[in-house]
Amino acid sequence: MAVYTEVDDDELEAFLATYDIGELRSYKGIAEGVENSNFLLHTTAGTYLLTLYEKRVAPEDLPFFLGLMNHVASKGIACPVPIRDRKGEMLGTLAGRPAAIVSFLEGLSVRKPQPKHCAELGAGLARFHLAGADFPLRRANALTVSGWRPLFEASRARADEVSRGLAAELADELSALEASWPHDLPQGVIHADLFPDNVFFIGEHLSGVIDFYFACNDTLAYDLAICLNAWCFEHDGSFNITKARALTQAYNHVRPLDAAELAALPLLARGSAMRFLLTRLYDWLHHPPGALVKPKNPLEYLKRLRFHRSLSSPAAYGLD
Ligand SMILES: Nc1ncnc2c1ncn2[C@@H]1O[C@H](COP(=O)(O)OP(=O)(O)O)[C@@H](O)[C@H]1O
Ligand SMILES: N[C@@H](CCOP(=O)(O)O)C(=O)O
Repeated sequence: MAVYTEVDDDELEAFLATYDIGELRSYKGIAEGVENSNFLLHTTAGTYLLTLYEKRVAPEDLPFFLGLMNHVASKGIACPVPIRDRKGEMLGTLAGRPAAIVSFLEGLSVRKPQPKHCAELGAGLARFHLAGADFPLRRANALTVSGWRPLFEASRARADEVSRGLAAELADELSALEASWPHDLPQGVIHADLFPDNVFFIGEHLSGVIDFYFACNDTLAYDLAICLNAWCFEHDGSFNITKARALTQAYNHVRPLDAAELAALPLLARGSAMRFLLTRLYDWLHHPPGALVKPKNPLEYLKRLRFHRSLSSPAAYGLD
């Protein structure tokens, strides 16, 4: 369960008194999530989400994340809106942690996305990219190609405990990605973690996007490649081209991909599979016994990586 920092009632009341969001009626910790401590707040003015930022979020990045949510929300993207305190600040301190309150989003994430959900996602992602185009702050992606080798080296010696031959396969793959990674594709603000648990739907319609805490400036089509990996594979590891077609065509309709982006898509998808494989591998090998959050299976992403490596054209994703 993702409540790492407990908050006592008096501290919370004092914190809320610095905001103009009514009186606290009730609150509870939220079990989902991995990185931060989240609480649902019910006040006389409505429902809000309180986040205490834990160790893996660098405090200096918070103005980027909160500013981005504020910026894209002002352009019509359905996402949490940071609530300002009476002094106009979006960020405060609670229980010794940086803390923020954001608006609560209605909707539910889907466990088994269908093509309709993928189409909604594709259009929503493209709109998010367009909305972020004039966001003035910058944040480099620590988990792009240059960050993968240190991550790999931190797990390399024990990688074969997870699967025999994994260290050698990843070493080869990493060298190939480093040698061919595209650096001149259209850039912008990307979400970088748009997994099904971070997208809410009401019925088949996208009602909101959350968890902007990996957002950064990077290759726009890489965000689409992340979604291909996270949304278009079945639980048995097979690729679902119907979902991929729905995702990529809906994206392309709102923000047309240029020829270079299209051609690079299999490579970007390989890279994206590598990125999630490496963070999962690290967490798998390094999580303390009895940790609150169960690490995710890195090998799911090895299968995806191999699939993308076998492709030679973006037609496999439903794009010609
Ligand atoms: N603005 C919001 N509105 C409604 N629910 C939210 C909101 N933000 C977070 N949640 C809930 O909290 C959970 C954890 O949030 P998330 O940002 O994914 O945490 P973490 O960064 O720790 O992984 C989500 O799965 C969702 O249930
Ligand atoms: N989406 C990542 C892990 C990050 O978890 P989140 O709860 O912050 O989305 C993965 O699946 O490896």
